[in-house]
Amino acid sequence: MAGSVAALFRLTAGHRPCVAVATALTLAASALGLAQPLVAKHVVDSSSRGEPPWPLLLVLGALFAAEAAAGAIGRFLLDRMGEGVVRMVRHALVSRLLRLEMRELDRRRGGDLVARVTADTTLLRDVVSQALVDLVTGCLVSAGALLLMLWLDPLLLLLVVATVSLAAVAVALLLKGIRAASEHMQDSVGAVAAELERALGALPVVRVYRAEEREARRVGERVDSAYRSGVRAAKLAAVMSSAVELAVQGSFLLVLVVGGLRVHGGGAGSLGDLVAFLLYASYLVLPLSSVFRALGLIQRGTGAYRRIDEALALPEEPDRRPAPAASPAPAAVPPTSAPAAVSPAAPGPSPAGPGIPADPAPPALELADVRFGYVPDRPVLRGVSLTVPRHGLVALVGRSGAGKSTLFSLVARLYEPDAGTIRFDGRPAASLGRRESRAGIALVDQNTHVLEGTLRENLAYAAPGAGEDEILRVVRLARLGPVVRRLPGGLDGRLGDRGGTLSAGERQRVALARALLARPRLLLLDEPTSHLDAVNEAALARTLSEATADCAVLVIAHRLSTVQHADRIVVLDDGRTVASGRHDELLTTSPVYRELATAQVLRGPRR
Ligand SMILES: Nc1ncnc2c1ncn2[C@@H]1O[C@H](COP(=O)(O)OP(=O)(O)OP(=O)(O)O)[C@@H](O)[C@H]1O
Repeated sequence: MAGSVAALFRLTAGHRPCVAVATALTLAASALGLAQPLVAKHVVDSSSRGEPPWPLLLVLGALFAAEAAAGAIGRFLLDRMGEGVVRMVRHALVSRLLRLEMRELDRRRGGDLVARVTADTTLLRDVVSQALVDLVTGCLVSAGALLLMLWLDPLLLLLVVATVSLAAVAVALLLKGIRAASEHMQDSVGAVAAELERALGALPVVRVYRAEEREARRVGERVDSAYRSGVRAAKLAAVMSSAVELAVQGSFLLVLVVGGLRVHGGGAGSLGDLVAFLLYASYLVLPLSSVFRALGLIQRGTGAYRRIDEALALPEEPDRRPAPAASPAPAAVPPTSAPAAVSPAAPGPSPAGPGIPADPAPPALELADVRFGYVPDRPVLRGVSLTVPRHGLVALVGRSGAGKSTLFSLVARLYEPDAGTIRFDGRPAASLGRRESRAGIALVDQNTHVLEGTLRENLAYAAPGAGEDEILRVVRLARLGPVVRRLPGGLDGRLGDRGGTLSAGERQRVALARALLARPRLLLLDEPTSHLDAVNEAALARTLSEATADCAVLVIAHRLSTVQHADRIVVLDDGRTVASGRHDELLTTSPVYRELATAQVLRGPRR
C-alpha cells in the first residue's frame, strides 16, 4: 500500500508547487470548517445565557463562505494537476509505444497498448487528483479534530476511536480484494480494445464468413469479464463504505447517549461542549471516511498504474547497439551455384556481379553471412550474402516463407541480425545509428501502408518538406494521375482509414510514389507489382529502371516482368542465398530458380 502511494506521489513531480497550494487551500478550508463548531458552541452557549447571537452568526456565515471559496479553488487546482499528470503520462506512453522494439511489439496486442494510453490514464487521473490529496488532507484534518476532541472530552474521544478502529480493520481487509478486482478489470478493458481491434481490422472477413456473432461473443466475453470485476470491486467498496458509515453512526449514537447522560446528570461539560464535540466527531469522521475512500481509489488506480508503468518500462529501440557476433570477413559463400555476385568478397572483375559494370564506390548495400531468427533456435535467415550496387536493380526471388521480407526488415533495421554484417555504402550498420541507416532508405512493404489523411500528406510522409513540383513528379512516375483527378479535392482529398477509399493497386502506387519522393539511396520494394494490371506493371518496370539512375533498387519479385528487368537476380532458399545471376543464366545454373520459374511461382503479367 505504501508503495502504491509512493508511486502515485512520484507522478506528481513537476506539479508539487500546485499540489502544495491546493493542499494548503484544502487544509485552510478544513480549518475554517473546524472553527465553525467552536463558534456554534458560543452561539448555543450565549443563546442559553439569553445574549443576542447575531455577531457570532455573522462570523459563522463568513467562515462558511471562506471555506467554500478555498475548497473550490483547491479542488480546481487539484483537477488541473490531475489533467497535467495524465497529459504527461500520455505523452510518455505515446513516445514509448512509437519507439518500441519490434520484437516487443510482436509480442503485444495493439488494442491493449492503446487502452493503456486511454482507459488506464483516465482512471489514474481520478486517483492522482482526488485520492492523494484526500489522503493527505484527510489525515491532517482528522488529526486536528482528534486533538480538539481530546481537549474537549477524552472519554468521548475514546468511544469514537474504538468504533472507527473497527471500521479501519474492515477497510484493511477489503482493500486487497478491491485492488485485485480492479487490476483484473483494467486488464479486461485492455483485452476488449484488443479483441475489437482484431475484429474491426478484418471486418470484410468477419462479414463474409458470417462471424459477427462469434466475434461479438468473443469481445463480449471480455466485456463481461470487465463487468464482473467492476461489480466485484463495487461490492467490496460498498461493504467498505457501509462499514465506515456504521462506524460513523455508531460513534455518533454512542457520543450522543453517553454525552447526553453526562450533561443531563450534571457531569462534565455543558450542552455547548456536547454540540461542539458532536460537530468535531462529524469533522473527524468525514475526513476519515474520505481517507478510507482514497485508499480504495488508490487500490483501484494501482491496477491502472501497474499497466501504465509496465508499458513505460517496455524496451525502446535503441538508436545504436553493440554489433552482434559479426563474421570477421564476409567470406561465407553459399554453396553450390552461388556465384561471385552473392559474395561481396569473392574475387572477379566486377564485385557487383554479372550484368552490372564495375563501380569503384562501395555498394549501396552489402550483406555478409547474415543470420537471424525472430525467436531463439528458430532461424529464418541462415546465411545471406548479397550486394546491391549503387546504381542497379537487384531482384530477390524465393519460395514463400524463404525469408525475403525478413531480409528487408533487417536492412531497414527493424530487427538486428543475430550474426553477420550489413554494410550501407561500405559502412557497417553496427557503427551507424538506426536513424542514420534509415535516412537513406525507402521501403514499400507488402502491406503498402496508407495512413488516414490526404493523398498529399501520404506522399509527403517520407519528405515533409517536398515541393509541389516534386510531388507532381512522383504522381506522374507512379501513374497516380487518374487517382488525383478522381479524388474529391485532388491531392488534398482524404484517403480514409488505412487508405480504404483506394484500390489495392492504387495503394501500392501511393506507397511507391511516397518512396520515390524520399529520393533514397536504397529503394526496397516488396513485390511492388502484385496488385497492378499489365499496363501499370510495364510502366512501373520502366520507372524502376529509371530509378536506378538515382539510387540502388532491391526488389522482392514474384513476377517474371520484374525479374526480367533486373540487372541481377538473387535466389533465396530456406534462409540462404543459393544463386545469383541473370534470368537466362539462372534457368540453366540454378535448379531452385528453374523450379520457381517453371512452377510459375514467378508469374507472367496479369491479364
Ligand atoms: N514477426 C514474425 N515473428 C515470427 N516469425 C515470423 C515473423 N515474420 C515472419 N516470420 C516467419 O519467418 C519466415 C520467413 O517469413 P518472410 O515473411 O520473411 O518470408 P517471405 O520469403 O517474404 O515470404 P512471402 O514470399 O510469402 O512473403 C516465415 O516462416 C514466417 O512465418
